[in-house]
Order: sequence, then C-alpha cells, then structure tokens
Amino acid sequence: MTMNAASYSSVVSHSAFRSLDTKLSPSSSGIPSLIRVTCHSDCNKSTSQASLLLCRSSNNGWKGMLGGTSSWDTLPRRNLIGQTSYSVSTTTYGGVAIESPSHIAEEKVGVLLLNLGGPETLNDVQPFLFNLFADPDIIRLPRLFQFLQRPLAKLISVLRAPKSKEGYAAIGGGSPLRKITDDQALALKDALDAKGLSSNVYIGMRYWYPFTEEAVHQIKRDGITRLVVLPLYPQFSISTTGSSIRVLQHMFREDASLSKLPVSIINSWYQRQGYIKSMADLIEKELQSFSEPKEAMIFFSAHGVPVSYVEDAGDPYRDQMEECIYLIMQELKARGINNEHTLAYQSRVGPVQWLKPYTDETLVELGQKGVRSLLAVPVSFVSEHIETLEEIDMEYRELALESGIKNWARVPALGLTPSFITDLADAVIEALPSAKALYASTSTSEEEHDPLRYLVKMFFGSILAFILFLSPRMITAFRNLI
Ligand SMILES: C=CC1=C(C)c2cc3[nH]c(cc4nc(cc5[nH]c(cc1n2)c(C)c5CCC(=O)O)C(CCC(=O)O)=C4C)c(C)c3C=C
Ligand SMILES: [Fe+2]
Repeated sequence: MTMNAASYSSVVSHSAFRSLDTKLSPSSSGIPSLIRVTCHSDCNKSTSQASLLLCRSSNNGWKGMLGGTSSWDTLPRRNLIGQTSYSVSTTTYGGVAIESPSHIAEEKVGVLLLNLGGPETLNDVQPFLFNLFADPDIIRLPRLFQFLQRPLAKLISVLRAPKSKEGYAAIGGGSPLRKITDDQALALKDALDAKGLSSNVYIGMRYWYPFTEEAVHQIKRDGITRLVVLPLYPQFSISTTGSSIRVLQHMFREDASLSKLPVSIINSWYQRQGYIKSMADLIEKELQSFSEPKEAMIFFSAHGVPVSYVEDAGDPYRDQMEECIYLIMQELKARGINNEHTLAYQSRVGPVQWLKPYTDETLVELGQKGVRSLLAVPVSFVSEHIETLEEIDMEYRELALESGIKNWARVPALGLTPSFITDLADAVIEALPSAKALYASTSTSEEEHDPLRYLVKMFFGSILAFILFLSPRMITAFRNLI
C-alpha cells in the first residue's frame, strides 16, 4: 500500500529531498507500521538512492529496522580543558537503519545542542566576555580592521566585567545555563528514547564550557554517523545560531571525516506548534496569578541585536520574533484569551542603535499610559539566565513598579516543560532524514559526472557573458578604463 507522504510530514521532513517516495505498510491496527522514505540523489550523493526505514514500535514511537542491541560507552567524558563535557550515553540501539541497495548499516545518531554558555563563577566573567566580544559575529568589524578584534575584545571585556559581575553576583555568583542545558540534554535524550530513537546528545556552548569544538571532537570520537544540530534559540540570529554554525562549518570544512558526516541543521523552530502551544500554556497559567487576569498586558521581552544586523546584514531575527509573537497570540486567542500585548527588546550593549522599542523605555511609557498589570514573557531563550533572573526579575520589575505598574509577574523560561521537550524530540526526528554531508560532494563534482549538464551550463553561461559584455554599461565602463 502506498500512501501520501504529506500525511506523515510530522515524522519525515522532505525539504531536502529531490524526490521522495514514502511507503507505509499497514499493521493490524490499521495504523501504518513502517515508513520507507526513499531519497534520490540529494541526501546521499555516494549512492544513487538511499532509504530511511522507520518502523512503529509497540509504544507508538519509531524504531529502526534492525533494533538490535549494541551498547556505547556510558561514562561521562572529560573535555580537552579538563571539564566534564556532555555525552549522554545510549544503552541499546533501537534507532534508525539506513538501507541502500548495496548495504544495510546501523546509524549512530547524534544530537548537538548549541547554546551560548555562561560564566560559572565570578572569575569566569571577564574571560567569558572576552570570548563573546572576540566573536566577529558579535562585534562586526570591517575586514580591514579585523586585526583589532582580539585587542578590542580584551579592552571591552575588562571594562564591562565589573558591571557583568554585579549581575552574576546577584543571581548566585554564576550563570545557571550549563546546569539547565545539561538537564535539557538528558530530558531530550529520554524523549527520543521514548519515541524509539536512541541517540547521543551533546552540548556545544559558544563562549564557555563545554565548548562547541570539544563537543565536535567527542562526536567524532564516538563515531556518530548522522547528526542533527539543534540550536537552543527558537529564532535565528547571526549573533547566536549563525555564530555557532559558523564554528561548525569551519571545523567540518577542515576535517575530512567530518566533512562527509550527514548533518541536518535546524536553523530556527519558533514556528513549531509544540513550542507555540508550550509558550501559550505558560502564559495562560501565569495570567491566573493576577486578580484580574484579563486586565494584564502580555509584555514580550526579547534579547535585542544591533539594528545594523537586521537592516544591513539581513538578520531575520526581528521578522522571526514578530512572527513568533503573532503565532503565540493567535494560539492564545484560539483559547479565548484576548489580552493586550506588546513586544520590546532588552539587554543592549554599547553605543550603537539596537532594535526598538527598548524594554526599559517601553515599561516607563506603559506605566505613564496607565497600564497597571503586566506579565513579562522572555521569548528569545528557553532557559533561565542572567537576563531573566537579574535584568527582568530585578531591574525591569523595579523600573515597572516605579513607573506606576502595580501588579507584575513573569512567565518562567520553558526549561524542562515536557510538551516543549517532546516537541524538540519531534523536531530532531523530522530533521534526521534530510541530513547530508556539509562539504562532501559539491555540484562541481556532480557536473563532472554529468557532461550534458556541464555543456548546457557552459553554453548558456557563454551567451549570458556575451550579452553582458556588449551591454551599453559594460562598453561605457571599458571606455572609462582606457
Ligand atoms: C537570542 C538571544 C541572544 C541574542 C540575540 C544575543 C545577542 C547579543 N548579546 C550580546 C552581548 C551579551 N550577551 C550576554 C549574555 C547573554 N546573551 C544571551 C542571549 C542572546 N544574546 C544570553 C542568554 C545571555 C546570558 C548568558 C548567561 O550567562 O546567563 C552578555 C553577558 C552578560 C552581560 O554582561 O550583560 C553580553 C555582554 C551582544 C553584543 C549581542 C548581539 C550582537
Ligand atoms: Fe547576549
């Protein structure tokens, strides 16, 4: 029996497939028990065809064809710098089997969670800030001045450290990000197990331990054969997901075996139903803490980025943020919750223009306009961190109360919320089939093997070049040169 692939889009994401056949085998219950996704050309260039076989397990999860047992090492690892890096172990392998005409091989699935990282002690603050400001995706200097990146990072980190330290001291002397991300990794691994997919879950932090580089080394040592990269930022920004992916691209380009590893990168996931519904659940619940829930304004506060990122560099962050808020509000409206809402941007650093409106200015305005109840919703991050625990809960709360807002509450970050973790697991499963080598074979090598395609390209390329050469603009440009 062959069924429509679209009905299983929640299990199989087919964006990367050039062509796709999905065959579902019926079970006695009438629920299909086996999905075979046959992928031609794009996702596996070394063979002309590859099939991903997922079979429904007794608990309604999806299991691999082989389903045997092969245990991986279960010990926590030490990373290069002597810190424990996260490698969640697997005991049985019930994961994914890839079948090609010539071989059947077990996959070792890895999930790499990307996050920012945070200083664990006050002594870590300045070196953490140095790593952050040394990132060319955080301080974007013109190419000519890039030699100044590290000295500038040193200077800014030393100047900013005292203020940052105060913030970290106020939340207990360090960032909770590592512990929370560790817990999220474990929960995700469990959720994937429950869905029948055994995996190793790794954490790669951009600016503090365990660093992304170490996670990648571990992935290589563990012999992972298929990797899903899941940034813990719902929306994409050049400064967050973009920066971490740049590190990965660099490492994968430089390493022959990594360059062939099939990888699927989930760039953003703010539009996922599971995430939107989980956010709406948290908001709906927290609104009940007000004596008059309908009166409270829902105040989304997102981490800002400099305006130039969006307007000059094409960062989709603001668009994605606005769409995300729209989707959450639609979900709330569908539940009969019609509160007023607004979006503002927090945490600006340095003298440049950041995305507006600014959270602090907006709070003052709202107080002046007579808003009396306000529910703050942090929306660009999925764990508690300095900007929720210190900036929102302390600084902004105080400012709001001074500005005339009487009733204040804040929605917690998603953290380990089960519906959210389950949705992340679904996102991983959906991304798996589209994993492909980042650098293995390029269109050039494909063309080398396809002389007709090469000739057609050359023919039309020459015509285009000829037309361009004869265009009045080109002629004028040439005259000016002579
Ligand atoms: C989506 C989230 C984030 C974006 C976008 C982002 C951009 C961005 N951040 C800085 C500068 C700093 N960020 C700092 C901490 C920090 N940033 C995020 C998230 C985003 N940043 C988080 C979750 C955290 C907290 C981590 C923790 O330790 O808990 C800091 C350090 C703290 C401080 O001194 O305020 C700085 C500095 C820039 C310049 C930027 C975009 C260009
Ligand atoms: Fe930040």
